[in-house]
Amino acid sequence: MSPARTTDHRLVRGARLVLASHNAGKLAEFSALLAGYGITVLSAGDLALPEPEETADSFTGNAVLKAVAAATAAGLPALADDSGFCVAALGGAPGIYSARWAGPSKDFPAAMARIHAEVGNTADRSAWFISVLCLAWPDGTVQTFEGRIDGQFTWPPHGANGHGYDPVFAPEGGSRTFADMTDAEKNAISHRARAFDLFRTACLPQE
Ligand SMILES: O=P(O)(O)OP(=O)(O)OP(=O)(O)OC[C@H]1O[C@@H](n2cnc3c(O)ncnc32)[C@H](O)[C@@H]1O
Ligand SMILES: [Mg+2]
Repeated sequence: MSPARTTDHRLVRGARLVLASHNAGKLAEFSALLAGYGITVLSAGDLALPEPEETADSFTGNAVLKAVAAATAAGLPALADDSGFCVAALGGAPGIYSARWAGPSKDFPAAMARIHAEVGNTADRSAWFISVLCLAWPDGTVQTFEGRIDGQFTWPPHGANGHGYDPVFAPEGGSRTFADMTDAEKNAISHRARAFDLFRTACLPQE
């Protein structure tokens, strides 16, 4: 028997948790955020889980779909993240299509250039990242948590850290992009970290 959870669906020390993501950048961020809770983390790749098609029309819908697929396949609690980069001048695009704008070859330079081209000279450079986390349990229970960070779409891309759209996003209050920041700086303020704070409070072992 796995000591995976208590009756109120909180992970306990010693629990195993599947990270239901195939994105190396997200997995690195989650590893840092999950350190110190005594949780054994397995990735979807470690378990050779398939990557489900993201057919929902919202971040929450896709996060639930990914977490439920992994929890069902692995028989373990699973944490998924559905996230995206949203640009005001583009009506919130690419949004839930952020990964698809980069295509199967994950060509983020091309996706960032497409945003730049479509934004053109529009004065409003507001942009934000959203992350919705879903913890799904093998018994069908799901818990979701949303985080957001506001800032600006910046051009040209800048910085060598991070992943995805990080080089073209500067959080409010500065001109440095996420890709200019250390992992710890990004993890202190990011959309994913904000969603993770809510997840931490509801679902991680309390000291
Ligand atoms: O679905 P999984 O397997 O988790 O991996 P994915 O890369 O397909 O992830 P999503 O479906 O959630 O798509 C999110 C997209 O938004 C981008 N994105 C999300 N969070 C980001 C962040 O913190 N920094 C930069 N880009 C980010 C990311 O690169 C993806 O292209
Ligand atoms: Mg995806």
